[in-house]
Formats: sequence, structure tokens, C-alpha cells
Amino acid sequence: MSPNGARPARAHASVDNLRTYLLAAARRAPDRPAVIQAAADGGLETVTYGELERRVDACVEGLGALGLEVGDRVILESDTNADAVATLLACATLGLPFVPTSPEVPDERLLTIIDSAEPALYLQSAHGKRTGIPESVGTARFGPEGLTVERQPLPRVRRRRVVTPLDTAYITFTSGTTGRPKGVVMSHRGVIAFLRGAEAAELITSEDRVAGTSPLQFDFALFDIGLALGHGATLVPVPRDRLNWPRRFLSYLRDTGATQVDSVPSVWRPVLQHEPDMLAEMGQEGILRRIAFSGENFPLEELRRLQELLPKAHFTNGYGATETMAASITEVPNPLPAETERLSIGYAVAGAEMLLVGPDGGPVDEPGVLGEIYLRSPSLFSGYWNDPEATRAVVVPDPLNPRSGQLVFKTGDLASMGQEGELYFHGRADSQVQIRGNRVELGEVERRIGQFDGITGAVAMILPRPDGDPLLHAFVTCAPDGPAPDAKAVVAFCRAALPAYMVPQGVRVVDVFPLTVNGKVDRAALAAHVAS
Ligand SMILES: Nc1ncnc2c1ncn2[C@@H]1O[C@H](COS(=O)(=O)NC(=O)C[C@H](N)c2cccc(Br)c2)[C@@H](O)[C@H]1O
Repeated sequence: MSPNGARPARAHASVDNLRTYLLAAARRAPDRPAVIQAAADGGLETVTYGELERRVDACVEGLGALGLEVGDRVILESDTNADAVATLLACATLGLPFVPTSPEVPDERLLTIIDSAEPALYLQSAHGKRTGIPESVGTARFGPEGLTVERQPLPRVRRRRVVTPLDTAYITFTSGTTGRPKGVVMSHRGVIAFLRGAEAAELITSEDRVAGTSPLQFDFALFDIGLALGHGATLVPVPRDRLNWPRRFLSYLRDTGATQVDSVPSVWRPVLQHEPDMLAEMGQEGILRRIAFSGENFPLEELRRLQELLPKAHFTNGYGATETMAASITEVPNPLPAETERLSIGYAVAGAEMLLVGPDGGPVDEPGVLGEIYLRSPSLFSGYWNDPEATRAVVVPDPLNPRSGQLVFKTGDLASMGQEGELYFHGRADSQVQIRGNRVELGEVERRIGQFDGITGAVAMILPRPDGDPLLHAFVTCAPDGPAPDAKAVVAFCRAALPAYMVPQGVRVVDVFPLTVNGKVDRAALAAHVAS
């Protein structure tokens, strides 16, 4: 095929492309607010759908002039804001996979990602501070008026003429457990399939204002962008410095008129600890209509406290992995019934289905029996970047019809089924460990410890020992005004209700739980605590 040279490839308006899907509202209601964000002067600014589309096209013009080819990677480093959204939509328009990252990602991690992704271009905002981008990568800055190029990307041959739904929308690098980051390659078709499935959950209307709290490299941020813009609603990105101060966080939610807050569970921990009264006030006013969370189990004691303060809010448990964007969106009863000991992850979103598979590789049919979740979904990722072996390990033939060629995602998560076929999360398969031949359910240990008077949070983990059984260790946080719980008393408390092999050998009090860049409890950091 002859090189296409001059004209950059585009997506046909009638096929799935992130830009077409997320700017549909710009057609219908260009004056509606697309993003409400913190302005440079400390106030708030509103970017309408019409203005957002203008910024997208300004960025398309700048990118289009660089001679990049469909599939060339673009590193997009930014906090979540209107210009970052405009830039990622510009990349989508031209079939350039964006690799999202954020300013707080350390240099060496960014360089690892650059080494793996071999991007054509690195983009940061006008006031971004990153330096040291390798010479082989072009660099530019983005802003409301488009791009300012600092270093031209190396020239390439352009062969592609159109952008198809199977082309890559983004590659998000997750900190693979093996340490080497794995690039999850998501197609336009996959992302839009999940967002369309999520629409059936009817989480929001065009009147809602969705506060997003995740950094751009966490696909929860991309979900927030997709959910808000896909519904013609308003995205309210919460700046990092607001998140770290509960009072400022709540004020920001009030000032922006946020009606929904999307976050990992840990975002609520400092708010519950330091500003329960302010939250209760907002709860009474009923301004926060929905609290949506994802990423890890929401500790039930904390969730119950949050529900007490927000009695009128809906609560939604979003479960799933970046490899399929997510899997299920489940309404959590408010208040949670007293006897509930485990949150449901319900059923997969419309158009997808979760299946439990037993150790024998066959389907699990009985309620209550543990199995691994396999997900059948059109939002299945294209594969791990440059890692066909890792891909083959999790994209597997449909266990129910292996001859059909249909592929499903092997999640690595364990679950059991309720009477109506709804699923209950039981943790990662690779974190299931045996102690003296017995399978240890860490969630059960954490739940028991969480009931100890004065303890506000518990994380249990297995620490391997070179010689002999692994060590069951627990880390706890306690109420700031109470006495530090006595480790022996906590162990005795566990012994009274748990089988011996599930009683922690060590209990250590920590001020707060360390978090990963995506806001999940950083278990590796806790384990290092003990090793030190
Ligand atoms: N709700 C839960 N209860 C318990 N354990 C959860 C939940 N959600 C995940 N997990 C765990 O996190 C793993 C996956 O991590 S991930 O790839 O970083 N993705 C994520 O966390 C977020 C996920 N992509 C996502 C993104 C946007 C919207 C939604 Br809705 C969900 C899953 O395999 C689970 O082990």
C-alpha cells in the first residue's frame, strides 16, 4: 500500500471511536458544561462541550502536523482536567494510543514505561515540570489553544488511511506483581463496549456532576471521563491537593455542586476520621446523590460509618480489572443490613457475563462454592503490550465452549455465588494461601480484627518465611483519641472466634495505611515494615 503521506488517518463518524462517543453531547447541547475545574486563580472554571470540542480540534491540528502514524504511542502526563481530556480525545481522533500518566509518577517509572512503549511523543501541560525525556521521543506541551512543540518526533512512514474501532485507544501500565509494568492495550471498541454496558446501570443523568478522584494512569479516571461525557453530564476532576485535606475536599464538592463522587475506598478514610460533622451536614442536605467506589474491598465498618453520615445517598460497588475496564456495577443497600459480612459484586454489566470456574477447570454451579471468575465481555483488552505470553495466560478459550474460538478473561479473582447467581468477592487467587494446609481467608481475619473496640481498620497478610509455615500478620489503625490497642488482646480476640491457623501471629499498629499511586492499600509497603 502506498504511503499515505500528507493526510492523517481519521475515524469515520459512524464507527466507534472514543472521540465520537464522548463528544456526542457537543452535537446536542454544546452549551452544557462538560468539565468544571479549579481555575489558575483559585476559583472555578466551566468548559462547555462546544469549547471542549474546539480544544480537541486545536490539538488535532497540532498533532496532525507532526506526521505520526496510527498506532504511534503518545505519553500523556497530566492531572485530570479539561485540557487533558481534550488532548486524549485528539489522540483518539487520529488513532494515536495515549499512555496516561501523572506528575506524581516517579521519573524512573516513567522511563520504564517509555522504554517499553517506545512512544513517538511525550506531552505535558504548559506548566508541567518533567525533564529528562529521552532524545528518541518528541516532546510538546498542550493547552487550551493546542500544542507547543519543543522537539519534533522522528519522522515515520504513514500507511494507514482510517482509524478503526479495533485500533488502540489507550495503553495503561499497571504495576504488574512481577515488578515489570504490564501495558494493558485497550481498543476503542473495548472501552465503548464497557461504557455502553455501564449506561444500563443508569448511574447518572445529564444533570449530574461526577467528581473524579483518581490519577489519569488509573483507568478509574478514564471511566469517570467516559461516564460523565458519555451521558452529556459534567466531569468534576478533584485536584490532588484538595484530596489530601478532608475539609478542602468536602468544600470543593460543595462549591462545584458535585452530585456523585467516584473513588477508591481509601479516599473516604481521612474524611471519616477528621470531618464527620461536615460530611453529615452535606448528607442531610442530600447533595451527594451517589457514592461509587472501586479498586478494592471497602472495609465494611468504614462503609457503614459513611452510610450513617450519608443516609440519602446511593452506594455503588464497581468491580473489575483494567483488562476489561471493569466487570460489574452493583447497588449496595443503604444502610447495609447488619448481618451482611461481604459485599456483592452482583452480575456483570449489560452485554457481559461472569462465570465461576473450579480447580478442575469446569464451571461451579452450586451457591457458596469458591471458584475463579472468568469474564465474557466485549470490553476485553487487545492484550498486554509486547507480551503475548502474559496475554495468553489470561485471555483463554471459553471454558463452556472451548472449540468456539470465543475468548474470555481469566480474572485471577475468587468469588462464590449467592442463591440468585450474584457473586461475592473472596480475594485474589494468588493471595490465597495455605497455613498448615488450611486455606486462609484474609478478609475474614480483617473483619474479625475490625470488630475490636477502638480499631478503625485492619489489613491482614501472609509473610512468607524461608523455613516453615508463612507468618500471618495484621496491621491495624485505631481511633486517634483512643488508646492504642494491645496486640495480645487483639490476638486473644481473634482466637475467640477464628480457627487457630487464622489467628495472626503479629499485630502492629500503624498511623495510616500506606497507599499505591492509585490509592489502594500498599500491601508490599506494609510487608516491608515487618521486614525492616
Ligand atoms: N469492587 C471491588 N472489590 C474488591 N476488589 C476489587 C474491586 N474492584 C477491583 N478489585 C480488585 O482489583 C483488581 C483490578 O485492579 S485494577 O486492574 O487496578 N482495576 C481496578 O482496580 C479498577 C477497575 N479497572 C475499574 C475501573 C473503572 C471503573 C470500575 Br467500576 C472499575 C481486581 O482484579 C480485584 O482483585
